[in-house]
Amino acid sequence: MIPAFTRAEVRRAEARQVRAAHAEGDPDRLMRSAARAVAEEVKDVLADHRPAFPDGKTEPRVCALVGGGDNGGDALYAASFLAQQGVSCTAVCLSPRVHERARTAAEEQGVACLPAHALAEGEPLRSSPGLVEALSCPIWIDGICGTGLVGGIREPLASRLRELEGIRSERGARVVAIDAPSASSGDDGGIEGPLLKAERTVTMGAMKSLLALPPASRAAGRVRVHELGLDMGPSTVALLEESDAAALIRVPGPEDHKYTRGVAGLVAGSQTYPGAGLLATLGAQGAGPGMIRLDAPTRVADLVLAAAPGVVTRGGRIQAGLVGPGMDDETRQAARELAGFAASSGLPLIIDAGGLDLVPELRDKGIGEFTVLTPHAGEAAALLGALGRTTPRWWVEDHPAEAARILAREAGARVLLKGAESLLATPDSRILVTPRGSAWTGVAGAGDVLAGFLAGLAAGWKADQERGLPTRDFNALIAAGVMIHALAGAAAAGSRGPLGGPIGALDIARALPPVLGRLLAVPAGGADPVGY
Ligand SMILES: NC(=O)C1=CN([C@@H]2O[C@H](COP(=O)(O)OP(=O)(O)OC[C@H]3O[C@@H](n4cnc5c(N)ncnc54)[C@H](O)[C@@H]3O)[C@@H](O)[C@H]2O)[C@@H](O)CC1
Ligand SMILES: Nc1ncnc2c1ncn2[C@@H]1O[C@H](COP(=O)(O)OP(=O)(O)O)[C@@H](O)[C@H]1O
Repeated sequence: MIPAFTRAEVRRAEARQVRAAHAEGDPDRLMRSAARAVAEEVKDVLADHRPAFPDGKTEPRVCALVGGGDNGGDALYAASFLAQQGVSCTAVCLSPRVHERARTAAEEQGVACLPAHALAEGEPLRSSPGLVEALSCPIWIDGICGTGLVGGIREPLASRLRELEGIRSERGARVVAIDAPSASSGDDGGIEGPLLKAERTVTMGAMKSLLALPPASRAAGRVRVHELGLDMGPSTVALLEESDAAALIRVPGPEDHKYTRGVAGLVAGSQTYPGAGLLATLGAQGAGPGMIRLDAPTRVADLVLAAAPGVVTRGGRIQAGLVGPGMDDETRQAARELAGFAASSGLPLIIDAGGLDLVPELRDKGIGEFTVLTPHAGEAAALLGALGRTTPRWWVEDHPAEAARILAREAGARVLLKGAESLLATPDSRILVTPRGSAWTGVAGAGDVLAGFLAGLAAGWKADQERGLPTRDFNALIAAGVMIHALAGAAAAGSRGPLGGPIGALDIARALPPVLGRLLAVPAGGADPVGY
């Protein structure tokens, strides 16, 4: 797990080191350390840019974009270090006042500091030949603003940022952002106004939540944390890693049998949507429960049994439930009964798709401690409306972390908000982020496979709990399931070609067992997954 913190939390933790550096008479010590890490990252980008750049030139050239705060100071020191090592650097100053000592250090190494702020408002950056030359550098360092930004970006900086983003996307400049991409983004990852998109971000002290949560995380690119040895407390946001997922999968031992490995009970598929029953069942099977019980119309059951003859279509004891995939009016009552039973018995319950309609009544009766709702953005918006918090879909898409938190609080249940990056929010406002999957995964039925897979994992979890075995963190297990599903989608698409290729939901279901098997071989590492 990688814990991610708000900017205020990191700044508080940094304050002691900043004071110490000042007391030692070396106020820029942290800044130079940050700048060295940025220079290293730039050299890493340069290394895979040789021998020629898009502009046909062969010597490495870097442009540092410099704002008026410490973020700009970092950029100037980074430019000075790069220049010292023979990399040709130019600094474009967007503020009339930049960090003086850092500017001197850069100029001493031959870095020209161009006064872009001196252009009249409305006069484009491209009107100056010097700036055109500087911005033609294939690599940019973004030191315009970092964590010191207050409120929305004001003019004239906002217009300059828009211009820079236009030039970047037109010319394909590769941006290394310092601390965070220049943008006005909330700690929840929402972005207001213009931004400069980065390929990489070197962040100081600790992972910031805005670099972990979409959509801001998408503007940050690959993030590297430059450790400052800060003493951070617990975080409310954490990123799941492959090693966490690997550690959460239990391998059956000689004492196990079908009941010890968990029984998943599914109400999935209908006359209207028969395929959902098959996909959810194959998803569940991919998680390795001991047994799957399916309650579905004969047409669906026949389809499922032809592909998975081990599935049992008679009722009986279960350890986790799933309702919603392919639900229609005819299967609603069966879904309602299973959901009510699981919720009142303390069993894990996955509620997907059409089953989300049942949430308001379940909430009133008691939604259950281990219930997971799995909406995509549209379903989340509809459910928020049904719970009295009318919210348009676009807002959920623009503020997924905030939306997931509100929904989890309103419903009193865990919410897995699905998307390119899926977020698991708990009613106490914690969020687990799963890494981005392959966009080829976004096909009809992919969610049915995921819902089944989660039910399969949850059944095994509950079976362990009933036997008094050490408990695995339920939230982390669900997030691990999401990660494995995303990896399966990526593996299925990846088998089509180097850029992936079209897949169907069945391909994802088929890729689950080998992906899970491969993960088991990933060495455990990182922080303890329990209690992030
Ligand atoms: N605090 C620390 O311990 C360290 C901080 N470092 C760097 O310092 C950064 C923070 O520095 P600062 O606090 O100086 O802040 P920043 O440099 O992030 O931003 C402040 C600048 O943005 C301008 N600004 C603020 N709000 C604005 C708005 N709404 N519209 C337009 N302009 C706006 C300010 O006038 C100022 O020029 C970090 O992101 C990091 O890069 C590093 O030097 C390492 C150590
Ligand atoms: N752009 C994307 N990149 C990666 N994964 C995606 C993307 N879009 C959707 N997905 C994933 O595909 C699945 C789609 O689920 P869902 O929308 O419920 O589909 P359905 O209801 O048709 O089964 C989710 O697991 C989601 O995270």
